[in-house]
Amino acid sequence: MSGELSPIDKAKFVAAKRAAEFVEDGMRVGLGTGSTAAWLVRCLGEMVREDGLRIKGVPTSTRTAQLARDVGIEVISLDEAKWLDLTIDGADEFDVDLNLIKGGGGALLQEKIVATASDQMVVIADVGKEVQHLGAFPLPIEVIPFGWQTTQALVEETLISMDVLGRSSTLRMNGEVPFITDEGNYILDLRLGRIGNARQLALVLNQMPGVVENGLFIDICDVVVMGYGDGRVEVRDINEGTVATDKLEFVETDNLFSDLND
Ligand SMILES: O=C(CO)[C@H](O)[C@H](O)COP(=O)(O)O
Repeated sequence: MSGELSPIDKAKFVAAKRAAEFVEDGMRVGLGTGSTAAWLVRCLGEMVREDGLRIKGVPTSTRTAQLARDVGIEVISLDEAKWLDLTIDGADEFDVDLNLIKGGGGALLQEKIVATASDQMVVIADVGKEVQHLGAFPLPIEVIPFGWQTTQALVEETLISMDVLGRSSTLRMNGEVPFITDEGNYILDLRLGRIGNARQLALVLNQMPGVVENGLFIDICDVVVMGYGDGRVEVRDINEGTVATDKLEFVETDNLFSDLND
């Protein structure tokens, strides 16, 4: 199976594998959404099955919940957990301050709630997600369906008044119909190119009627584990900078890849 994986998938895998070392027996763990987070869930599932790791997982989407159950992780709701020891999730971009753009998979709302309810957020990413300035990746904004075009116009007009560059947005589609989030909302993808003041933008967006949440994660992430296609990983801590560099073997096991073998 490993021969079919691209360097980017290997990078995602080693980041996830290294981040799984943050998980300790008995923890309540937020489980992110996306292809990198899926590797993490598979790695944790293997640790549960093979090593007897006991954790309770709080998924950030219905698809992560399904995968977690499939690989043997006990799934509970955030309200049952109340507070989490750790959340591990992917990201679309991260900058030098470990601020993020998330929501490429459309799960930003639950992801932000879960990460904010955690003692620590660890982001797992391939090296291509590192940026000097956030904004090349279109910023996802979750909006309620009622009056979404009015909300879109308000977002764009407000950004014009703030002299923000770029600022055109499109409704995310799922084929011929709008993409619907787990909370029943729509997503606007806002093309900005480069975000000057991400903190201010995040606050302004969330004040608009109709906007539920935006994909800027400011001061939420504590650690980024960045993977390379050759198996190298770098662990960056928000306070201490790079704290570890390792090289992981890409280990192929039937268990780990069982859900990819179809
Ligand atoms: O924010 C997310 C989902 O809402 C994902 O973490 C983000 O899109 C990265 O996904 P991937 O690991 O597949 O590149």
